[in-house]
Amino acid sequence: MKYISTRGQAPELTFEEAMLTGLARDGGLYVPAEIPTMTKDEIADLAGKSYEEVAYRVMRPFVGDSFSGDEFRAIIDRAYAVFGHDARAPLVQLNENHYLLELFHGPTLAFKDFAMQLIGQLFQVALKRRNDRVTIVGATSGDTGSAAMEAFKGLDAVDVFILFPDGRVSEVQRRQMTTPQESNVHALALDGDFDDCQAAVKEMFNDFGFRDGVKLAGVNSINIARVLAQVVYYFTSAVSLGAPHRKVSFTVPTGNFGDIFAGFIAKQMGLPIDRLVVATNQNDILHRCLSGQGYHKGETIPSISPSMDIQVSSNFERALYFAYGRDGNAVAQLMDELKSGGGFEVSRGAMEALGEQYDSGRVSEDETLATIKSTLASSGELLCPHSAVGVMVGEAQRDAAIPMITLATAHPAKFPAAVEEASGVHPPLPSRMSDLYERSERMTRVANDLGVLQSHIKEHIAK
Ligand SMILES: Cc1ncc(COP(=O)(O)O)c(C=O)c1O
Ligand SMILES: N[C@@H](CCOP(=O)(O)O)C(=O)O
Repeated sequence: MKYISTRGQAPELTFEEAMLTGLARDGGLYVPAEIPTMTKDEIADLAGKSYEEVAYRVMRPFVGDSFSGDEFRAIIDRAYAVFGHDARAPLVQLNENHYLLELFHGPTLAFKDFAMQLIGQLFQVALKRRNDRVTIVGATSGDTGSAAMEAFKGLDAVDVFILFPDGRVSEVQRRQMTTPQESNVHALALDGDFDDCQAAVKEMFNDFGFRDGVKLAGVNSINIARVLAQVVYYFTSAVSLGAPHRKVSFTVPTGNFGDIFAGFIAKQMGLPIDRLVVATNQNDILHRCLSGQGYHKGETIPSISPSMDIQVSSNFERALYFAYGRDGNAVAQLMDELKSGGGFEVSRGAMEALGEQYDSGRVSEDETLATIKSTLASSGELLCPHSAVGVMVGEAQRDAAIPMITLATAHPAKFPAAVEEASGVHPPLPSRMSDLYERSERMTRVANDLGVLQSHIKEHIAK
């Protein structure tokens, strides 16, 4: 299996190379050159299998020769052994035709653990084999950072630097990033918003002197391995509701478009997905774009679902690549317009292609609070604000005949203030984290200045 860049000007890579490379050297994102498909019988045969077995069967064609079958199986088993639920991604019913896919039973209580635990193990095996080490720099609006630190802390072949927007993540999210004491993980509180963090990471990748000097690697969803690991739970949940003999739809709380793009891949592989619905909070650039208003950056407005406070949604580039018929030049031009002018218009043909794949909806702050309250009353399920954004859109857009699965992307205990305001219930942290507020914090406040950031990283890489 080969991986190619969305901008068409970078070398083709294997799975392992693409995983260790992160951003393509032409500034684009790697995608599989061809998306493998599964037959109806192969999908039907996933029924009743463990999460680990489904992960193996779904991901194996993407991994190719990079890892042997036995090696890959062992990596998957180690990755998911740390999850706090036997099903890994249990499905619960909200009402007669609306289901919630709980993706928050991993070690940091967010869906990021599904991919991050896996790629932590994959990096470790690949780097050991190569006798190499890397510097991971990541941007987070709260959840990617803690998941990355948890997956990579203490590994001697990796230094991890996580940029998060100072004051714009929840206290639990911040403490998850600032309390690990392992010396190879570093929390950097940046004076800016998530888009500033993400732009800084991309600039570091595009500065080849720095990139090669520190052996830069990325674990944001610019890394295709992250996205592929997220394809698996679309299969486990759809099959448990009757796929491939029955269609299902998904609603996905969306920010950087990685999670919903994993759903697109699942659909291309043959999973009978009827609709993929993008749910945004008040930072609604994706909803506006998918509604035909072009892709134009606005101010990021802090919300009670802070992990989705994003304007430049990095994986949308992958969606555009497919919508423009895999035309790397067209994508490169749009990305240039985004960089120079803050936005672009999508061609009529590409809008039609996007419209065939994605629907969308937007949820206000008040609606998010009201959905937390009403869902608790009607189903007993306590939602985090991101999942509530998804549930409201999923409920509004579901079709009576086709089950709707909404992705619950984080545990309510990561956002206790908003959840308590909405429901009157204070969601407790799981017992293994109950001392989170007593642990001592370690972080560095940094200016939004590329030179300063690069110097800090170079100085703090383990020699
Ligand atoms: C809790 C939560 N929900 C939803 C999202 C949005 O996911 P994506 O960026 O893959 O669209 C994020 C951040 O990525 C998140 O942390
Ligand atoms: N919401 C994310 C933002 C980064 O997304 P990623 O999927 O590209 O890593 C977060 O919580 O950090």
